[in-house]
Amino acid sequence: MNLIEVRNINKYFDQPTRMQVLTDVSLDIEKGHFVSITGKSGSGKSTLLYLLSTMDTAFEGSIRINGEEMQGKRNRWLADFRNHHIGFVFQFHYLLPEFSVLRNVMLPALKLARYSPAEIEQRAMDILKLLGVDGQATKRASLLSGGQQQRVAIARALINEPLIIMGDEPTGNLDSQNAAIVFDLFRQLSSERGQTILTVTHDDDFARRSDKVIHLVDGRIAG
Ligand SMILES: Nc1ncnc2c1ncn2[C@@H]1O[C@H](COP(=O)(O)OP(=O)(O)OP(=O)(O)O)[C@@H](O)[C@H]1O
Repeated sequence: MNLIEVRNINKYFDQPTRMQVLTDVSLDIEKGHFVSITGKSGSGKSTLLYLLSTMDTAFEGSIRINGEEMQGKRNRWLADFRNHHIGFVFQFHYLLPEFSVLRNVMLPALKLARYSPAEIEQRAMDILKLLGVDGQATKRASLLSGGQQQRVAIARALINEPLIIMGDEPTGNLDSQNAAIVFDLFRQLSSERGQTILTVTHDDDFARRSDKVIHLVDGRIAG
């Protein structure tokens, strides 16, 4: 089953002058697949990811996620859709440094309020354990190493059990050992839990080992 179906996307930026950044992009992503978006700097990778994340609504074409058309939806509807279905991991983790690791992971779930705070805390601890950072739960986020902080950011992305985890260079700031831990975790989430992983990466090795590579050349899908 295709979880994401993109048809004939064109994307323009108007500043400083009108420029077409994505041209006639169509693609399918199956549920549970681990997909990498690759291409040279400026080829449109982040722009495409941002569109698929539903945060940028100015585009021509169609994006269907989990059977829902994103084109033309109101911002509030999209924000709700994201909170329920999409988890994000960026190159820089954007944790709240003054808050504990546990609190950082719990926050998106407290916002959604689908479970009680006690249940959310238990779930957050389970995910931190899965990522091997449960021993750091009560520490301030700023006291962890870069690799540990990135794992906490992934735990935060997982707390609402998203259908899709999206990453913009999620291993870009990590040494090879920590990058391998993150890669293995994504692999495990897709193969064992059926979560769909979509990441922009410059790392050829990372891309080669994913299920599918979407390669952009000057805003078009190559091949
Ligand atoms: N908000 C914006 N306004 C105007 N132009 C933009 C904007 N964001 C991106 N661009 C332009 O769109 C093109 C594609 O940018 P994008 O960031 O998607 O590329 P990328 O492949 O992710 O690059 P990198 O690997 O360097 O991050 C570039 O020419 C960039 O300058």
